[in-house]
Amino acid sequence: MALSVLLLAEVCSANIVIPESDRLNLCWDRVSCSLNKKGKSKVLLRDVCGQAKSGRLLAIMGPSGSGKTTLLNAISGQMLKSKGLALEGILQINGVDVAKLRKAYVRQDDIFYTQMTVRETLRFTARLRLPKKMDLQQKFDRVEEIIKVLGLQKCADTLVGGGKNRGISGGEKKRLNIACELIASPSLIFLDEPTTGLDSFQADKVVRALKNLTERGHTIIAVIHQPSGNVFNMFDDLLLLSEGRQIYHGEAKSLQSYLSRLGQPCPSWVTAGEHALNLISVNHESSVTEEGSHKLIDELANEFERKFAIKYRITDKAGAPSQTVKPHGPESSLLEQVKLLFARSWREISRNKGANIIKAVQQVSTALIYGSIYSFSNKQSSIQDRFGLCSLVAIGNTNLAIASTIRSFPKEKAIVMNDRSKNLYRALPYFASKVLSEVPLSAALSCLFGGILYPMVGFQKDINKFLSFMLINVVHSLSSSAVGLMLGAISPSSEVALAMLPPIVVLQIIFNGFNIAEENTPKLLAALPKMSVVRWGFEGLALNELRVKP
Ligand SMILES: Nc1ncnc2c1ncn2[C@@H]1O[C@H](COP(=O)(O)OP(=O)(O)OP(=O)(O)O)[C@@H](O)[C@H]1O
Repeated sequence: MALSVLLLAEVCSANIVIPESDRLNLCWDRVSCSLNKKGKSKVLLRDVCGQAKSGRLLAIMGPSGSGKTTLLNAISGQMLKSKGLALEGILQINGVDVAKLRKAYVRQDDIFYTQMTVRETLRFTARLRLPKKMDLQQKFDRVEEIIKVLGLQKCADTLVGGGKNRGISGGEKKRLNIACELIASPSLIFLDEPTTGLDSFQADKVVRALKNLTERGHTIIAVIHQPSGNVFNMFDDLLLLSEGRQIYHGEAKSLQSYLSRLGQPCPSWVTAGEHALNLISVNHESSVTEEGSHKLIDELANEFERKFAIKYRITDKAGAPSQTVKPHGPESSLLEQVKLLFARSWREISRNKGANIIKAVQQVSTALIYGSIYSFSNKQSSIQDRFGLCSLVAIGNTNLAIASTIRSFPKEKAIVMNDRSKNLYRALPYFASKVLSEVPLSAALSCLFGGILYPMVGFQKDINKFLSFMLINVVHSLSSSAVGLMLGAISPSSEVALAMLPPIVVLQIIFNGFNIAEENTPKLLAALPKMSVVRWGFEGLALNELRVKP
């Protein structure tokens, strides 16, 4: 109780209210979706209808696999194109041009950069999402308002964290996910399972935050799994699905009497939501129970179709649900995008102290190992050693740089794809800032390595050659990092990226210009020597060391 009063007070002090003219009612009718694969057809949704009204929280509930996410995707224009997938139906949004619609889609996964605080994450989103005409202070004020609305003040300056770094809690992550979507003040908000994985206290807080938003005029549609009694009582409207069919749609508080009227009264020890889910879940215990479940689901769905679907018929001019509404282009200029993305990427690199220390130790120890083995004299025989060491340095550089970037991109990919689906920034600024942000650390590590190795082994005592050695190492590491990023970008997961590493490095080594003559390279692989970063790094280092001024 104390918590709800507190949250309400916070919300009242914030002034994010959707103006009357921007409030939305979304209606859909006869939404059907099927999947045809290898001659087999599967119905995902059958003639689903409904409406979501402004200022109300609509929950979509149903057993696992009943079509909740498919429905949410269909009515939000987020359906991914898939071979054999057919979607039809009618979608209507009151008074607002679909193309100008301000809507948000909060995905199930809470994926963020781990080394940024909650406030930094929101400020980053605000700067990319809010209109150019707003000045920086107004954007930051909006962030502070949203932090209040979603009750994130306590963790505003805590790192989001993830993996090995403990950061904010699961519930706070969910609320941060919602907060990022709220920045642009969308009238219509879709959420896919915002409470999944949370304990009942956290789930309660998330749904209460959503409920508070509806009081400010937002229209909210959320897929919710297994709500507690408290959470269920916060829903205004409910849509129940089972096996792609609609079982109920109406006020959540009327569910109990609706089921009683159909001869399915709710026992006193369960909530109406739990009771409904029990009724419409298929009991797989035996073929008899399974048949019984299907029969009941069919009866309930037929009853709804016969008597209630008519209430949601759309006869006016309306759009099709498959219409994918393209978000507007990025609000910020290319330069601003590079600046913000560079800052985000640099924070991620520079704050990861543990990983950076390990990399520095690796560089120092490799330089010391080489330094204690090689010691160049002025004899002819040292030429072979100099070649050998240049080759080892090039291989080591490539290996380390590719290994450290190849896995980072698949991890970031989900975040970047999500950002890009909202058109927050273009791909070029992302890659440019990613590579640029690698420069300082890469340069520092290369200088550390070269600064120890060069004098220790006795490479040529010439300041220009020393500086060239360092520069070649830095450029070579950066090129190798870019190769790592490219491989990471084309890999579907970190595991695949990692599996690609050994064969790629081996090929780079074979075709480094030292191990096989270019003219003896099989014709099919003729392009590989030109693409081997090891080769170019090695050639640069060897020429620098062995070329004598005429
Ligand atoms: N693109 C697709 N290809 C193949 N099957 C699909 C596709 N999209 C959905 N399905 C299938 O359609 C059914 C409904 O999926 P959906 O994700 O909508 O269910 P859900 O109710 O959200 O499930 P859950 O609660 O488990 O997330 C499932 O059986 C799913 O496997």
